Amino acid sequence: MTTEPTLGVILAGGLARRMGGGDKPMRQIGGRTILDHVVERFSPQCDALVLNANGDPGRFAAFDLPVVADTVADNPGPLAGVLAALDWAAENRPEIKWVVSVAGDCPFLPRDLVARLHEARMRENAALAVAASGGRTHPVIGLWKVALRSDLRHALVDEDMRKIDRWTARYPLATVEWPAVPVDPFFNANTVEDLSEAEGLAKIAG
Ligand SMILES: Nc1nc2c(ncn2[C@@H]2O[C@H](COP(=O)(O)OP(=O)(O)OP(=O)(O)O)[C@@H](O)[C@H]2O)c(=O)[nH]1
Repeated sequence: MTTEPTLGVILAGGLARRMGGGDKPMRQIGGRTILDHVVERFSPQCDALVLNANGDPGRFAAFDLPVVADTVADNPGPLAGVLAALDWAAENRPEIKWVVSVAGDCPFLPRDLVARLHEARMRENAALAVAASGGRTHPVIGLWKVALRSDLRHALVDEDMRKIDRWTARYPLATVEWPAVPVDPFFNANTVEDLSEAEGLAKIAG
């Protein structure tokens, strides 16, 4: 249940170098792709959902989601995926003023992610909100205001902004903490070893 219409974006535009390339979200955990896990947890929290990925969108056809590519070239990092989603919302769903981003390699996302991010940014009168667990923030998991899309484009294109934290530091930012036990909801699979660890975690994740 969201407080305001919200577009969800699953970021899958990275190069997965630590896993030897390919699409991390298409790797399997517990007999299903990580993307299946992400969609199952995230989709009910959003009013619309898109997948941010580059290259042939046909490889994700089974998910029946709009696939939105980066509009800034050369894989400049996750902010490019956030910008693509903010632009998609403005152009396709003008009634939606907020976007929540998640990483496509996080199979155990909280089921109250969107609600708690909104709650915190309203309580703190912030323009943005970011998720944290175990005392660490997860800059790619956040709530973004569609109205900031021109600022973000300017930062990415003209200032060569790469680090999410450097950009969010310009705005009032709420941080929302989730418990990291028994399973860190922001565990992400970067390596083949992480995939084996995730097999065990999947058995205890709520
Ligand atoms: N759209 C977009 N998303 C990106 C880009 N780089 C990383 N991401 C996404 O940001 C999130 C975190 O990415 P990382 O795990 O740090 O990077 P990665 O490229 O996926 O993996 P490594 O190459 O192993 O670092 C993931 O959801 C990625 O798909 C990019 O250039 N464009």
